[in-house]
Amino acid sequence: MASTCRAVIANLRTLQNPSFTRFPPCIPLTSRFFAVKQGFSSLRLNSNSSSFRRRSTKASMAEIVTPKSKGKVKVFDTEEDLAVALAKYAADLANKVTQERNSFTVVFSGGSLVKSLRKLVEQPYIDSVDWSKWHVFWVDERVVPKDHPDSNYLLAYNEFLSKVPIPAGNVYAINEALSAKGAADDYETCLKHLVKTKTLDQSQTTGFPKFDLMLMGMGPDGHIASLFPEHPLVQENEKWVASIKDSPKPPPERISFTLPVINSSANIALVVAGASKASAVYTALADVLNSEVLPVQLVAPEGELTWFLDKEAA
Ligand SMILES: O=C1O[C@H](COP(=O)(O)O)[C@@H](O)[C@H](O)[C@H]1O
Repeated sequence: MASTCRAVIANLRTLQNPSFTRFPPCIPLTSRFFAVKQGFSSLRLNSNSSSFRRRSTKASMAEIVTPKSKGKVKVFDTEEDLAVALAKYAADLANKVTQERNSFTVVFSGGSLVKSLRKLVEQPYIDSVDWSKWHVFWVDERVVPKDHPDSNYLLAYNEFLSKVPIPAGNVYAINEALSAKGAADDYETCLKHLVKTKTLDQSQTTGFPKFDLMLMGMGPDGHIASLFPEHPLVQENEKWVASIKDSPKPPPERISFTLPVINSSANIALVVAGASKASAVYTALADVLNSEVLPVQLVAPEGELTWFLDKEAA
């Protein structure tokens, strides 16, 4: 069945901004971590003693070295500093990948992540990035109309997409006119088509799509995408995109990339700010063994994982 994800996005964007062109449908389409100095200060996180010590307060950023599976952990004094560094990271990566492959596939989450991307659509990055090469996807989406305040698409459109010249046909939103299951199947069909046409890479190891970059937030409960603690969707290992009708966080009907798709990524940036998330961050980075494993603890991409934390979350 042909996926309609591209057509839907093109129509909506044309509606909201007539300068966007209309595009045809998507035809089948260990527990112990040591800080390193980053010129200014160093941090130590010791999971055995639950302590996290800053040795100097001069710094705006410090980096914690963790076992490979935990990735790089960057800690910033403020969310503003985090946003500046995130913009540089994303722009540099996009430019590198675009030079190598002439395209860049990037996945957004919803939530606070989108606001933390604000510096990327400002100078100097807005003019240093070749936006025409970007292909944009969502790691999860709420099955609501695209002009609904809960829509992850609407959030990204207002805060990001409306500010940069990414071709409308390169923005892959869900078809929310379908049921949650229908929308998930449709999005998966769309991804499969893009893998076939080589717009989207495929992991040689897992066979799942391999996105160049996933930009993800995390909820205070340790959920990522729409994979919630103790929900059976976390175990899904065959589908690329799955639906959920009983999300503990409203709205209840959503679609989500599955864990194997997330973990096939070439790069993941986990962007987390605020004290309400400190406990889940600690559980993930210190590998706290609770009876319940948080979805964020299962993030282990084929490629690179980088945490962007503000002081409050760290
Ligand atoms: O419901 C969702 O929540 C998470 C976390 O959101 P945040 O506002 O606490 O950062 C988000 O990553 C996900 O995409 C969204 O659908």
